[in-house]
Amino acid sequence: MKYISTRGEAPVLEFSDVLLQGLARDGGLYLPETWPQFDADTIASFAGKPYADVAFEIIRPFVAGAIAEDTLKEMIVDAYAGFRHPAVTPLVQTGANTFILELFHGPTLAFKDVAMQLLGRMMDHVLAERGLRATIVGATSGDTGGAAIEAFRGRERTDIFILFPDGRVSNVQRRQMTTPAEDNVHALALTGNFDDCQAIVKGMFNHFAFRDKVRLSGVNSINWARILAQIVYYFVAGAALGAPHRKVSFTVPTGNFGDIFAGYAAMQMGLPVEKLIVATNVNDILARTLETGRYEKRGVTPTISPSMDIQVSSNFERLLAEVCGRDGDAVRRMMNQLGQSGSFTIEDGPQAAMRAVFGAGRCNEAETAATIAETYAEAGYLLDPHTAIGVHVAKQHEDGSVPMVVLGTAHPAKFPDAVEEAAGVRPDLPENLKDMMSAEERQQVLAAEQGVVERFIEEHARAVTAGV
Ligand SMILES: Cc1ncc(COP(=O)(O)O)c(C=O)c1O
Ligand SMILES: N[C@@H](CCOP(=O)(O)O)C(=O)O
Repeated sequence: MKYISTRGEAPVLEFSDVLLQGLARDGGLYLPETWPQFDADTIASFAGKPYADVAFEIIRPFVAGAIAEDTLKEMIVDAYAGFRHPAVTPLVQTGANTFILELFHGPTLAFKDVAMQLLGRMMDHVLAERGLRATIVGATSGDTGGAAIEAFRGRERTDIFILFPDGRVSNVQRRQMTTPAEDNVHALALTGNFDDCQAIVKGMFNHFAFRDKVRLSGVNSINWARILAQIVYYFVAGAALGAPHRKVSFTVPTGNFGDIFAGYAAMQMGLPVEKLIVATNVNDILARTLETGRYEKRGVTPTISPSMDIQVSSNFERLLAEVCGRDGDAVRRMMNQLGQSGSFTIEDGPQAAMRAVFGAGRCNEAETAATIAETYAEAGYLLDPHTAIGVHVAKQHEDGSVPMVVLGTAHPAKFPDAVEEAAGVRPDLPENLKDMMSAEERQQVLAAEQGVVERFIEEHARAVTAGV
């Protein structure tokens, strides 16, 4: 499988290079040249299979030639062995034809673990084969950081630097980043918002002298391998609910558009999906774009669903490339306009192509809290604020005839204050995570400036200080 950049000007790469590169060198994001196809019999055969078996089938064509099949299988089995539920991503029925796909049974209680546990193993493998070290960077609004640190802590070949907005993540999220004691872990609290952190990460990838000096790799969903691992659970849920003989809809709490883009990829690979619904909080740039065709940045408002407090949604570029027929010039024009004026307009054809697949809705703070309270009162099910946004928006789009799956993206115990305030019940952390709440914290507070972050990384990355 070969990979091409959304902006069409970066070298075409194989999987291992895409895995290590993160952002393409033309500023774009990598996409597979073609979508592997899964026929109806294959999709039907996924029902009831162990998660790791389905994951192997789905992931294999994307990494063909880069990682030996038996090694890949071992990595996948190992990645999911530590999840707290034997189904890895179980489906829970909460209404007549409504389901929650629980994606939070991994080590840090967020859907990010599903991809990150595999990504860490894949990167280690490729780096060991090449005899290299890498410097991993990531921007987080709360969950990516903890999941990435968990996946990379103590790994000999990588140092990990996670940028998060100081004071804008929950206590549990912050402690997941600041309490690991391994010296390859660096939690950087920046005096800005998530978009500032993400812009600095992209800026560092576009600063080639720095990028090459520290051997920069990325763990945000700009990295194709993140999306790849997330495609699996769409097939698992779809097959469990009757695909390919029955269509399924998915509502996805959305910020950086990575999780829902994985659903789009599943659809391109043959999964019969009726609709993919984007659910946003009041930071609703994606809902507005799908409604109006105009992508327009506004200020970020802090909410009780902090992981979705995002305006610049990096994977939306992958969708733009798809609906523009992989026209790199068109994508580059829109991204340049965004950089220059903070907005761009999508042409009618691509807009219509988006609306054929995606619906959208938003959920404000009061609605989020009310959904948590109602769902607990009616079904005895405690939602985290992000999943609650999905449940609220799903209700606007359900038609009863097609199963609606809401992606359960985080465990309520990651946001105990917001959940207790809404439902009157304080969700408890699993036993093995409780120590973290009294452990010593280690973080570096830095100005949200690319130069400041680069200097810190250069001083601490072993790819520089100990050679590559
Ligand atoms: C709990 C939670 N829900 C939803 C999202 C949004 O996912 P995505 O950025 O892939 O759209 C995030 C952050 O990414 C998250 O941490
Ligand atoms: N919501 C995310 C933001 C980063 O998203 P990613 O999927 O691109 O890593 C978070 O919790 O950090």
